[in-house]
Amino acid sequence: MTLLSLDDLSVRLRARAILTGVTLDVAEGEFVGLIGPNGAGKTTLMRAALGLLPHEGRSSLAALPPAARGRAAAWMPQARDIAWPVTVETLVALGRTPHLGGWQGMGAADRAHVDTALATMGLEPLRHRTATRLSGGEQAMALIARALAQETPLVMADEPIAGLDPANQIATMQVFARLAGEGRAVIASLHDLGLAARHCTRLILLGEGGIAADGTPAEVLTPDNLARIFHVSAHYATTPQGPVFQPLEVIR
Ligand SMILES: Nc1ncnc2c1ncn2[C@@H]1O[C@H](COP(=O)(O)OP(=O)(O)OP(=O)(O)O)[C@@H](O)[C@H]1O
Repeated sequence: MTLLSLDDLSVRLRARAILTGVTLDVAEGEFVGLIGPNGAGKTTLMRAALGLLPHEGRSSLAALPPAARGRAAAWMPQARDIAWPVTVETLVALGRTPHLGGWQGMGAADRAHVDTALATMGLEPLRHRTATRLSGGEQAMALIARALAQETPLVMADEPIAGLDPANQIATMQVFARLAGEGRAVIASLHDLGLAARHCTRLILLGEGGIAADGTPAEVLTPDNLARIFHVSAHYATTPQGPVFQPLEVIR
């Protein structure tokens, strides 16, 4: 089943064309890594798809009423802004908001989803800590847990593993891969192409104002694409432990 469909999506910001004619479908079971150089339009694409930015063309998510959108997709923005000094548990519980009607409080099922999200991200020891007093990486993990607690078919995350230590980066990529394996879908913008190659089922490379490549990691991380869009050379090997990718030199 298709969870996100973009048809000829274009975004202009301050009269500048940022993205032109993006058409893609994301289906359940996919863990999509959205990759591309700084300024390529990864954040812009996700925000437009969510209906958070004016755009031309069609996004199936943006077309939904706000409440339905909140039940269809969870969003972890790049800015790790936690506005209030609430506990981690309360922050994660905010992910249940789209499922609560009016002034209705959380029920046992909602609390169970919060517990699961905290456990999935290894946050039980931090459960009663004040979220604004956590480290940057801990705050990122709490915001991922909030997105997980939303229990949506699609999770969209903007650089979710930036600032996490290696173990937390790998664990978070495994959480996303598992969600996809369970029949949901994840779209995450990523700068770590090595982790993207190892964990994503599909990479969408943005460059030159649109989709420069779309396919499996091996199909997308070709020497030609890396030179043309990222201006780097790289080593890519398939090993018994999975693909290993290492950028090597800048190509000018
Ligand atoms: N509000 C805005 N007004 C004008 N231009 C903007 C605005 N927001 C972003 N841009 C421009 O749009 C382009 C794409 O930005 P975007 O944040 O989508 O890139 P990105 O691929 O997510 O980059 P990064 O990897 O650095 O996070 C950039 O050139 C940026 O300067």
